[in-house]
Amino acid sequence: MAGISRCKLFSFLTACFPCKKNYQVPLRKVTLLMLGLENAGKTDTARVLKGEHKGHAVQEEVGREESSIDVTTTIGFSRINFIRGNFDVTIFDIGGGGKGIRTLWKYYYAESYGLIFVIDSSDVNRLEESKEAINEILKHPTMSGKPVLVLADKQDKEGALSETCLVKCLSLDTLINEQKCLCQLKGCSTLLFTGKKIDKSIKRGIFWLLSCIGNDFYTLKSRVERDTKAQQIFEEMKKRERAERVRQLRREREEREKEYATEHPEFLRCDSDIDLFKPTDIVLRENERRKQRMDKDIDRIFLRTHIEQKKPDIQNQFSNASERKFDDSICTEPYSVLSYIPPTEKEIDSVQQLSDCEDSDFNEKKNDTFGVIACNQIVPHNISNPDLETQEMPGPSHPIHGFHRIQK
Ligand SMILES: Nc1nc2c(ncn2[C@@H]2O[C@H](COP(=O)(O)OP(=O)(O)OP(=O)(O)O)[C@@H](O)[C@H]2O)c(=O)[nH]1
Ligand SMILES: [Mg+2]
Repeated sequence: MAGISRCKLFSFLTACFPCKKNYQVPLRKVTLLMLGLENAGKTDTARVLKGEHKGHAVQEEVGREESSIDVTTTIGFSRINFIRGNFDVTIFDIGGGGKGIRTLWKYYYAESYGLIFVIDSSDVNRLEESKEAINEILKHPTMSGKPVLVLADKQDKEGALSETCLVKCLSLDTLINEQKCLCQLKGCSTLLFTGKKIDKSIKRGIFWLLSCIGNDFYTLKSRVERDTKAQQIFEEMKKRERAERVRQLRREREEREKEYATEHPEFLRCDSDIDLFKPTDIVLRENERRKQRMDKDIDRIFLRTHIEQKKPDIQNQFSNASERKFDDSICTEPYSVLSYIPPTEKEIDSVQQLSDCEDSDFNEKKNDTFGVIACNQIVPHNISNPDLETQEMPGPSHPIHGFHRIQK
């Protein structure tokens, strides 16, 4: 009987006092933003918070102008995690390098529960810039009203401003009254402590920030969730718009390519000829040859464009000598080839014919008022200008002015 009552008593007691583990409050996941100008000391502070302290090496660095061990400027962001009390804390340490990078800060506002703003309290020249930066952050709709901890870092350095002075310089009182947010400024240094100890000001500052968040946790949580969702939807929308734009451009390009391929089937042949497993030197030689062919074609196109613009039918011109006349402006007027259109057989023939004519009939035709066209060169003759008649023909290597080659 006594045994039964003892057993009952035990189950009664275990029901009343379950093991300690069951009593523990679940960890509250919070995200904090660590912002500030470049070189303010954010990454260093984040490391201290995580317990990745630089140890004894730090002692050696104290007193130097700048500690440079193992700290480089943050490109993008770094993320640290640690547990403090019943908070599972994630800190986004985002690089402050330049105004360009600072425009990316706003993408992190929505998911943060609070802000840690780090300033270099010894860099008096950049206080105004820091003030502008913190103003801009706290005025953002997704950030206003959230608790802010300002860490005035590098207090170990000579000439570092005091907490009171910094509150004044940054006009923090005005700002926090405007934005109705809780704010605390703590002077600190990441170099003052070694081992597992961290600067008490940093420790107290974080404790204060987390307790502010804890006091208003559920309101902040629902705000963060709502803002994050809205941001996700917005970003998703922008992503879809971008994808649609890319698809549209691709469709247009494919249509253009199809049109071109139906008009010029010989270009399709080029691609299908490529053997991916050929030795590199052969491929390079082939490419060189292809390029030369292309150059020749472009030269012909140039002639064709010219012929189309100035003499629509060269053969007719040749058959009707009285109409053979080029403008003097041909030589000087710049014109361009807008797209690569391989010449037709007929055009090549006509150009060939024209070159032949140049060779054979040049002397006879010299007295007529038309130009001689050779590859890459146009030479005008004007019978009315006796000076030109006596002028020597420029050599075939003389380049044509105003010719824009458009490479495929
Ligand atoms: N003397 C002194 N130097 C510090 C302190 N905290 C950081 N530094 C040094 O300041 C320099 C910049 O520190 P970072 O932590 O990289 O600065 P940051 O704000 O992360 O800079 P970005 O990543 O460019 O935005 C480093 O050389 C640090 O060692 C400090 O409390 N005292
Ligand atoms: Mg950094």
